[in-house]
Amino acid sequence: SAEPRAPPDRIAIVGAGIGGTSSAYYLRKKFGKDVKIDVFEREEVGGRLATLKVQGHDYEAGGSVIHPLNLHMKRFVKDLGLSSVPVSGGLMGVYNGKSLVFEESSWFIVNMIKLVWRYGFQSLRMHMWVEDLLDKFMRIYRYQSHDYAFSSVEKLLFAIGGDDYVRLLNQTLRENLQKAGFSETFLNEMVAPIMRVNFGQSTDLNAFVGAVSMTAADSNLWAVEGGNKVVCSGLLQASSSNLISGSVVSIEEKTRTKQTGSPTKMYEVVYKTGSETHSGFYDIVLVATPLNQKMSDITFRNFDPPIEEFNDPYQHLVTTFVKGELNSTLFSSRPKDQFGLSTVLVTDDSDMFINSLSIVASVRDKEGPAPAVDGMHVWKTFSRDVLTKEQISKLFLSYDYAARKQWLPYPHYAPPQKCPSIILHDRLYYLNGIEFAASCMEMSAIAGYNAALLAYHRWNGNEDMIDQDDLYEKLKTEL
Ligand SMILES: Cc1cc2nc3c(=O)[nH]c(=O)nc-3n(C[C@H](O)[C@H](O)[C@H](O)COP(=O)(O)OP(=O)(O)OC[C@H]3O[C@@H](n4cnc5c(N)ncnc54)[C@H](O)[C@@H]3O)c2cc1C
Ligand SMILES: CC(C)=CCC/C(C)=C/CC/C(C)=C/CSC[C@H](N)C(=O)O
Repeated sequence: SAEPRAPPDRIAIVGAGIGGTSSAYYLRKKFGKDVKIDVFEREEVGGRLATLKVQGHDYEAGGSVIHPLNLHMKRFVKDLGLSSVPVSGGLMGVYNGKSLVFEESSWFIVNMIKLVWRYGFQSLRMHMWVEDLLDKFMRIYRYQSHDYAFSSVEKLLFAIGGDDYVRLLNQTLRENLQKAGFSETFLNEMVAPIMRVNFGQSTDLNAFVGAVSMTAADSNLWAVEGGNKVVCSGLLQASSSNLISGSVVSIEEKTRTKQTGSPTKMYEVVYKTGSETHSGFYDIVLVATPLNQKMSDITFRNFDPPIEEFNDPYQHLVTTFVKGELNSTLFSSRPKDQFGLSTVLVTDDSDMFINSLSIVASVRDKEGPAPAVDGMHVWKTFSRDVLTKEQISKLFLSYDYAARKQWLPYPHYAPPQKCPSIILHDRLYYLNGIEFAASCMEMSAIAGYNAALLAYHRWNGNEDMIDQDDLYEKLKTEL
């Protein structure tokens, strides 16, 4: 690689979610201590990682579970001196609108027999399908630790798993699994309910996000003690970034004369704090929020060629917490003291007004959910619409408390779909296009790292570190 040129003076990042804060962390590592990094946030640090108070205890209301092989999230927790807590969904059942078509058992062997009895060896084959994709997925960590960057999400996925991996983006999960010989019963009763709880959609989403969603059903999931959002504040602090509480309204490229006397192209970032409007000039800008009118509303002024518009829809989702006693007779005729499930998933044809229901632990409960008091647990439901009082009363025999948060949590997946560009302009980068492959904390962290590496290599003219062919073969022999 060429000798690095002098680092940029100022970098702006729009959004202090996990994408923005992880890019701040890696930008600091790459560009060194002298660059000034401003992170703009119009709401709370953490973005879609947020907690909600239920009777004095905090619960994850947005991004909640992390996979044991999500190595960036693991590394952040370690580097920042944070602790993790195990997350277990307890025993799970699948409701089809009439009865529970599947109920997990706490005995491993009983579970296996139940699965084989109903679905043959499809569950095992599904496990192998996911393992194979996850195995390849792990290559991204090696590429990034060797500093390689990618200029598009498709190129990143191609480097991980070749054409087969890119094809996952253009195919629905259902098409992919049907071709692989999975039965309709298994798709409807096992796969679709998992897609519904994780991504609010059925098996019509792309096969890549489908695989990510299946891994979220693995065991040994975890979360960050105190709330996943503390990773974001930790990364901001560790990167010595300057947090600006304001809403970015526009970005425009302008020529400025720097102290060195030379005219330089910079980006003017205009932002609002309360009723006041301010602006600042930056060498590099990273946009770490979905560029969707409803979500960020940033105008790109006078760009030639114009910055493309992204109008792909995000879904609606409501997270509702209820401290109450479940009306288990809605799902099963068993006496309520024998209803042992802590998670209820639903099939597409169940006609249920919720996507899922599960007992949750607070962000400080290391031992899992607190034992029931008077039969009451804290339950979390996901639903497309706000639950009415009647609907809550249908789900619960009695309840003490209910609280909710509304989200535009992730894209509506409609394959085949092109992922939005990462390079919007010379030194203007966009992280959230990766959500159209799959939206989760780790993917945003991967996008944050990639954007930092891309910005660094493009700044220094290190073309040989971007979009390299045969990376897997090249790095096979390197330690
Ligand atoms: C209910 C729910 C459940 C989820 N469950 C999981 C899960 O279990 N596991 C998992 O891995 N993922 C989960 N996810 C997804 C995960 O939370 C997201 O993919 C991830 O947090 C996105 O991070 P981000 O930084 O890319 O975006 P965000 O977190 O959305 O960050 C963008 C930030 O930019 C700010 N912003 C927007 N516009 C402007 C502007 N104009 N000026 C200044 N600031 C601006 C926003 O306020 C926001 O804070 C879930 C999401 C939701 C909502
Ligand atoms: C990127 C890889 C390989 C794995 C990530 C797996 C993962 C943890 C995905 C999360 C997907 C997601 C958006 C889940 C939302 S709901 C989560 C949970 N079931 C809950 O009830 O809160």
